[in-house]
Parts: sequence; C-alpha cells; structure tokens
Amino acid sequence: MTVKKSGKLFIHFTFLTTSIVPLQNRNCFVPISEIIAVEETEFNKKQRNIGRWQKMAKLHAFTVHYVKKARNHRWRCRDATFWCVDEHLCNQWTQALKELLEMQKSRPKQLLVYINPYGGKRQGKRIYEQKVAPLFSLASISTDVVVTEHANHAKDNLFEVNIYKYDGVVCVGGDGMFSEVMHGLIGRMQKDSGIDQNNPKASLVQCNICLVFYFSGSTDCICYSTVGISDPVTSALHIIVGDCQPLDVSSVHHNNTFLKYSVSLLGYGFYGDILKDSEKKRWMGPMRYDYSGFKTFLSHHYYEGTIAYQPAKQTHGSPRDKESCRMGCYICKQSEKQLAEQNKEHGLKHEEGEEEWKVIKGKFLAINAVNMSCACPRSPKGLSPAAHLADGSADLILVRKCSRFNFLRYLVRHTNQDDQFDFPFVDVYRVKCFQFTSKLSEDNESNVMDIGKKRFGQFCRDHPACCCNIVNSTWNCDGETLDSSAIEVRVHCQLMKLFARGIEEDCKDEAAHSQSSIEQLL
Ligand SMILES: CCCCCCCCCCCCC/C=C/[C@@H](O)[C@H](CO)NC(=O)CCCCCCCCCCCCCCC
Ligand SMILES: Nc1ncnc2c1ncn2[C@@H]1O[C@H](COP(=O)(O)OP(=O)(O)OP(=O)(O)O)[C@@H](O)[C@H]1O
Ligand SMILES: [Ca+2]
Repeated sequence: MTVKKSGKLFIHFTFLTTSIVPLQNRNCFVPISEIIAVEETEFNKKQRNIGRWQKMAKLHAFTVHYVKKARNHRWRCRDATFWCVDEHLCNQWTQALKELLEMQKSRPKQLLVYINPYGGKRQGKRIYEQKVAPLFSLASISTDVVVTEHANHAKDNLFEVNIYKYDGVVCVGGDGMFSEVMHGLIGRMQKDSGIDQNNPKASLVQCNICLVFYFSGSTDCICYSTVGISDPVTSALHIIVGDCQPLDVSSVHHNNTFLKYSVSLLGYGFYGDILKDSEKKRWMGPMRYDYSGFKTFLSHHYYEGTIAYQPAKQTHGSPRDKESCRMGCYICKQSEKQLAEQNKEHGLKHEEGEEEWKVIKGKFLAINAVNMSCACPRSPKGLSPAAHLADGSADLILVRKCSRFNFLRYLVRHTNQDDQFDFPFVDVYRVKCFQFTSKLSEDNESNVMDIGKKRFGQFCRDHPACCCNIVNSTWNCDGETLDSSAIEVRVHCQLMKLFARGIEEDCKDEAAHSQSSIEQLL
C-alpha cells in the first residue's frame, strides 16, 4: 500500500508490501480527498481468505471508507479492509491516514440540519435517518437536527441560532425548502452586517456557510443543476468531502421593497401561470405541474410589458455557447477572480454600472430569467443549457407571442438536444440586472376599471378569442408566486456556497475507471 503525491494526494492500495494485505483481494486508487473515514476494525472470524495467516498469529485490521463514483453522477460509499500481523504497522497506517484526513481543512465538522417532514411524499425524515445520518456519524460530523413544524420555521430559526458555530446548513426537502433556508441564511448575514435588504442597489454580504439540500421535492432543479443528480447519499458524500460550489443569487425588489431571492427560475407568463394554477392542486403531487402545464399551454395567454436590462459584459460566455458549466468551470473561475479584485478595490461599496440599459417592449408568452441551467428530469439540459452557476449573470429568455404550434415546438426543445433559442420568436440575453413592468402597471389604470375587470373576468372582453390578457401574470420565483408584476432584479455574483462541486465531466468514464481500478487491477 502506498500514498502517492502528485499534485493531489492519492492512496493506492496494492501488494507493494506483503505486510499489509487488502481483505478482498482488490486494488483501489482513491484520492485522499475522497476518503470518507478510516477506522480500526475488529478482526472477524467470518472474514474470508485469511485461514493460513490466522493460524500463525493474531491479526490486526483497518477499514478505509471511500467514495465510489457510479453512473449518472451518483456517488456511493464503499470500503476496503486491510489486515496484517504486525499491530504497530497497522496502527502506523491508520494513524497516517487519519492525519491525512485531518489535513482536509474544507471538511465540515458541525452541521445544522433542517428536515421538512412533509416534503416529497413525507419520506425526508426516514431517508435522512436511515441513509444520511449514519454517513455523517462515520465521518465524525456532529449535527443539530431540527424537524420543522410549520412553513418558515427553518427561516425564523436561522435568525435566532448561533449560525457561526456551524460549518454548514443542510436542508432535507425540495426546492421550496432550499429557498426557505437560503432566505434565512442570506437574511441573517445581511442583518448581522447592518445591510438593508430593501435597498435594491445594496451590495450583499456573501454567505460563507455552505448550504446543501437533498432531494424529495417535485422538480429538484437545484440538485440536478449543481450535482447532476438528486440523491441523498450523493449529496451527503459531497458534504463529507467538503465540496464547495459558489452560486449566484438574484434579488427581486418592487418599489424599493425586497420581495425574494432566486437561484433557479424567475418566470413570468407561462411558468408563472403554471405555478399559480398548480398551487390549487397540491394534492396531485408532482403531477400537478403536468396538469397545469397542459392547461396553461392550451390557454396560450400572452402578456404585454417592457423589459429593461443591462448586459453582463464582464462574463466571458454567451447563452448560445455549446459548452455547459461543469466542475472547475473556467468562466465561473474568472468571475471569482474579478469579484475578489472588485472587493479588494471597493470593499462592499456597490459600484453603479455605467453600461447603458437596453429596452424591449412587446407581447410575451414567457419571460424566463435563469441563474443556472434549470436542468431537471423534465428538461435534462434545462431552460438555458449554457447558463453558469457562478458567473454573476442570469440568462434572460424572452418568448414572444407566437402560434400554439410554434410554442409547442419551443417546449419540445426543452426536452431534446435541439437549440431552444433557434426560433425567430425567442431571444436570449446574458444580463446582470433587469427590470420588468407590465403594460397594465404602466397604464396606471383607475380603481373603477380594476373593479370592472375583476367582475367581468380576466380575459379581454373586446377580443375574446385573441388570448391577450388584461390581467397580469404572476412571477414564479423558484417555485413560489410573486404577485408584483413590476420588479427589479439584480444578480449577486457568488452570494451563496453549496456543498457541491458542479457537474462532473465524463462521469461515465470516471465510473468505468473506478470500476476497473477497484475490481480489475488487483
Ligand atoms: C411537449 C412536452 C413539453 C415539456 C416541457 C417541459 C418543460 C419543463 C421545464 C421545467 C423547468 C423547471 C424550472 C425550475 C423551476 C423551479 O425553480 C421550481 C421550483 O421547484 N419549479 C417549478 O416552478 C415547477 C415548474 C414545472 C413546469 C412543468 C411544465 C410542464 C409543461 C407541460 C406542457 C405540456 C404541453 C403539452 C402540449 C400537448
Ligand atoms: N413542517 C412544515 N409544515 C408545512 N410546510 C412546511 C414545513 N416545513 C417546511 N414547509 C414548507 O413547505 C414548502 C415545500 O417544501 P419542499 O420544497 O420540501 O416540498 P415539496 O413540495 O416536496 O417540493 P417542491 O418545492 O419541489 O414542490 C416549503 O416552502 C417550506 O417552507
Ligand atoms: Ca449565473
């Protein structure tokens, strides 16, 4: 067995020494950074292949628990047990490996865990206790667990507890639970730093406490877009090895009042209407989105309004790039450097951008602003396949009024490999901030008219068949509705950190490699 040093530390289990022998006659090649734990092992008579040795002397053993990468970005915990007759040698190896693990400074030691017991078919608590908690205890991570009793319990709690004693916050739930905990964490950081969240131009304080969440929601788009899979064991292992992925967050304001933060989709029109309709059908579970999606598709409403945006000139990519954001993404790294330089020069003082605002007026079926690709099982590449997790920009997608057939063609491209922006009625811009005002808010109509509209229903009475809407749509902000149709949105570069590493490239190759190294080489 050797420990190799080549940029990264690797542990290579082989028969280089006849004194230390792997129990199952296997060969492993594992980076130290992907070892979960090392523990002394009681030698068990049931264990195989040791007959000759056991007769000669008392045997000593230790077990290495490590990450095994499987298909589709899934991680699993595997172990290899080594034994030898020399107790001192065995202890030396155990000690040396433990010391190497101690040197992995980014690994969390204490976590605060929030579990939504009702999220995702009410399985969150059971899954946490059966699959995740044992891994944390194996990795000597201590946890304080809060099972939420009502909505906003976790958020309120984050304003009360001493968050600074934790290395990270874990939420067990879906995108909704993630959003709640994220609001608690960002809100608490701003409060402690005396920053007014209602000021849309305020430079927000970065959250250095990592956040992660497990699956169990309906869309799980944050997990899919940052890890590549929504799987509790995979997420737990990313936490244990201390992975850290910065994440852009958009703030949403209306008239100098803070409304919400968004990390995935901020959608008006199609996705806002789906969400509003689906809220009434929560009992249907994830199917509610398909039902409301079909209904919203048939209604084919479009909305008139004005969008003003500032292009994100500082980022190196474009929404039409063929490359997607992956682990160690160059574009996100460049943004990280720029951010560090900016903070050095100006501190937290916000520098008002000099760039001009571009203004677009029109009739839109959908306005989608995405901070990440929004990949999820329904849409494997997401709404903007080349969006970056941490480049300080969002992709603003405008789908103008078009026929139902063309809109269907656009939706189908969410699900296949074809370019979803290659339509004359779809425009996409990479932006650092934007404002939207619906025609209705611009018109500033009288209350009497509003009462009239409410009474006579929401559709245009002059042209009942034209699908133009005289009421506003709602904004879908990461799966929650925002009623304000006039909003101001600003992307805050790398405001959050996740226990993730971005989607790993060539996961199939890695899976094949780890399989060959473990199962064939020895
Ligand atoms: C012909 C098939 C077209 C299929 C098109 C599928 C597009 C799926 C796009 C999903 C985008 C997810 C963006 C992420 C949003 C999350 O922050 C948020 C919180 O979890 N989730 C939702 O708002 C939940 C949003 C859920 C949206 C589901 C949309 C389903 C649309 C179905 C349209 C059917 C048209 C059929 C016509 C014959
Ligand atoms: N104990 C609780 N009782 C009721 N609601 C809760 C509780 N704990 C959390 N919530 C709220 O439930 C909402 C939905 O949570 P979560 O995202 O986990 O569930 P989901 O419906 O499975 O997922 P999705 O948001 O993807 O549809 C969150 O906005 C959260 O604020
Ligand atoms: Ca981004």
